[in-house]
Amino acid sequence: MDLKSTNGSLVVADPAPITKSRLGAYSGLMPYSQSGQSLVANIATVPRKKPAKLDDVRSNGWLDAMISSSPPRKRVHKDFNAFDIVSDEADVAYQSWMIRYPSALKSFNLDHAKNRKLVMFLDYDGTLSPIVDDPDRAFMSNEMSAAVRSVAKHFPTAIISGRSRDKVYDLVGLTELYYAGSHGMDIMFPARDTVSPNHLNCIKSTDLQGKDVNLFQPASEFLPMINEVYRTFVEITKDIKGAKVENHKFCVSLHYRNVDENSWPLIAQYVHDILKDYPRLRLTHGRKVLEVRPVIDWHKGRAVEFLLESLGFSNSSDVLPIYIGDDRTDEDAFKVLRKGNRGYGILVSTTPKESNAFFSLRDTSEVQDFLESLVRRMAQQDAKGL
Ligand SMILES: O=P(O)(O)OC[C@H]1O[C@H](O[C@H]2O[C@H](CO)[C@@H](O)[C@H](O)[C@H]2O)[C@H](O)[C@@H](O)[C@@H]1O
Repeated sequence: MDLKSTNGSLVVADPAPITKSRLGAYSGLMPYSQSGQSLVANIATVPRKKPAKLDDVRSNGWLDAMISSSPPRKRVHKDFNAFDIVSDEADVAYQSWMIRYPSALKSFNLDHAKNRKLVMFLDYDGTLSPIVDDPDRAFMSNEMSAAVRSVAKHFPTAIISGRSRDKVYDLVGLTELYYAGSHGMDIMFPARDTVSPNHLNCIKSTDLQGKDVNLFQPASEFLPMINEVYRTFVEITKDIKGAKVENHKFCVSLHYRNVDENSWPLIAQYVHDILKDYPRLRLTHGRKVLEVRPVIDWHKGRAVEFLLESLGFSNSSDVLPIYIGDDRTDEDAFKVLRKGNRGYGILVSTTPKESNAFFSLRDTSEVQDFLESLVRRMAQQDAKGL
């Protein structure tokens, strides 16, 4: 993989092949060495001044990405006729977008599986729980929880989230699922499942119920660095009303959804300046959230491949993976499935967007309908003895 710097923002290009290093870890996953620099930049103790200029984030596109990162809320217009026209135009655009990304509710059927075992991958925020202002209150409805549980009875099912594995487990609370947190950089799976000898950074552990499990944490050496960045972010945002920082163990989230738009450039410039001191970290954009994570060749798509392998499904002719997700970080998983027609990505979106997904669903309630309909169709097949 090559790191290019455009106006100070890091761009990841062409992943290098993963080869085993003498240390036993895979060198393709290793941080990109910068001669003479320690892993932890040790700058947290230096007080940060307000950035003098906010030009970098305007010219490098961060600000535009921040603005467009989540669809705007529907506004109630006083002029109802004007509102109707706008909605009609939006509907037409959405309908023509759906020609390219047909609704999974209408267009996916079990014939797509053709005797292959279906494996379900689910993102959490915006997919199983609606987007809300407070990330600590992003709960799944009881109906959605029941739908996910039923799906997991029929198909191996995993949650792959940007949140820490513990947080997403607390929110979902279903023991029958596999969980991958920190955008796939923290995967827990049962000890009985295969661990490929390729994955040497797998360790044995126990889950909250005391069961033996395997843990795969390819970014474990970044823990101190991530903690340091988390503390720095908390410090710089303490006077910015509405900003919220979350420590997701192997990545940090800085939310600006509830911050006055006039302060967005300031937040972006702070993050931009801080990242200059951490060449081994990079920024990704989520829905009204800036996410900082290690520069390693690992993402939600790699986590999907890893879990398929651990489940014994490396042979793609046996299995049909489906991945449902709503944001940019899910595109890595969609890409992996699209490659070689391995499986199907389903994008959850109320607005048209370019995607590597194959199908679409409008919102979390359609996700629930889709999961319920899969279970119904499976039950019908079972009843017919197919
Ligand atoms: O990979 P995901 O499970 O989709 O997690 C991505 C981020 O989700 C959360 O933030 C988003 O949802 C919040 C609750 O609805 C919303 O307030 C926020 O604006 C969204 O960005 C989570 O808090 C982030 O840390 C995750 O990275």
